[in-house]
Amino acid sequence: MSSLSGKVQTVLGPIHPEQLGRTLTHEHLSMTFECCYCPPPAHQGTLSDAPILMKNLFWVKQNPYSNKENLLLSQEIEAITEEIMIFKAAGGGSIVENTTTGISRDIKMLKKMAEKTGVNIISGAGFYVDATHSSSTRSMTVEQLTEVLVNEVLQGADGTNIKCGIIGEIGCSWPLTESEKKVLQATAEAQSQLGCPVNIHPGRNSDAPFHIIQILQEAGADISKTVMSHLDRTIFDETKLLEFAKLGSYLEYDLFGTEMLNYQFNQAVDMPSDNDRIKMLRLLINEGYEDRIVVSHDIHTKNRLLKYGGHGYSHILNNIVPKMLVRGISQQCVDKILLENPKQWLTFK
Ligand SMILES: CC(=O)NCCS(=O)(=O)O
Repeated sequence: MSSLSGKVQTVLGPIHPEQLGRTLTHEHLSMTFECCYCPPPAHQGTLSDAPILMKNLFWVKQNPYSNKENLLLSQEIEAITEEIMIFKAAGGGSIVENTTTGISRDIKMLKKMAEKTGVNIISGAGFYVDATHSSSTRSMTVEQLTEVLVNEVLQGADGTNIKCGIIGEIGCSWPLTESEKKVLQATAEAQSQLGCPVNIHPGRNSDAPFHIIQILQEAGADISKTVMSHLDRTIFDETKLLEFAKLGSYLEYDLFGTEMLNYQFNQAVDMPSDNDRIKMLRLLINEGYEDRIVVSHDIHTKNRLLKYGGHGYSHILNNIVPKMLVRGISQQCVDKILLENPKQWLTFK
């Protein structure tokens, strides 16, 4: 048990869990995503270097990873700070910022944003997918990786004394690479030492979340304090989803606001709509998993900001919650998803 037991660790220091309020469990407030650039088809090539304008905004929305400027969320600090205030005005209290090493975590900036807005920000420790691992990360042993993770939570990240409050999002590809497997094992070990919350980004295959849970379990992780992210683009079959739910992790639907024809990272996938996501939430609730659901937008490109005609960080509170109520999800259940479940997850054991 660590000194953080019973507390939530924000970038401004530990807080009592009751101070969290409505919480988005998977967002990015400053990051870069050049690692995932997808070249556009040859006849649309010029659009990759174009500034984002009204006349190409629909194209950017459909091809978010093909416009280079769109991948630089870190350029939008002022707009994002304003949009956090809009989230606050809509009733939001806390944001978990899942940017890890490899996609330009800026923990000093997160601290400034928390100070300026009064919204609690919880920063993530660890490493994104293998494609962003440095050669030094790849050469580390599980013990060395564990030490990095523990230090980011207990001492501070990126040469600062600003501390992370979760481990994640831990990036996994499909198939999982050796380096990613070591990071998962280190995550389990660090979690056993710290009693901390964990968030996993699974590879894009419906078997990936199962495989990851098995590795974490074998390495001694507490699955009940682990969030499996991006289920909306990963498990589509209802029977398989319920099979996964039995494993006991938190089930995160975190791409609210993302509606597109082609999912650029996996053409085999039809990206669900927000209504489809709500249907999946209802299924899980009806099957008794309301204590395990968390939701977010995972904003990681510019086009999803209000500034660029996107939905912003307040979409769930302003638009999704009312639709959940219309579709028969009770207010009590909505409160579990936005208040109680994040609180339970984020509190150190
Ligand atoms: C930042 C990040 O990893 N977002 C997830 C994008 S994905 O399309 O759901 O993999």
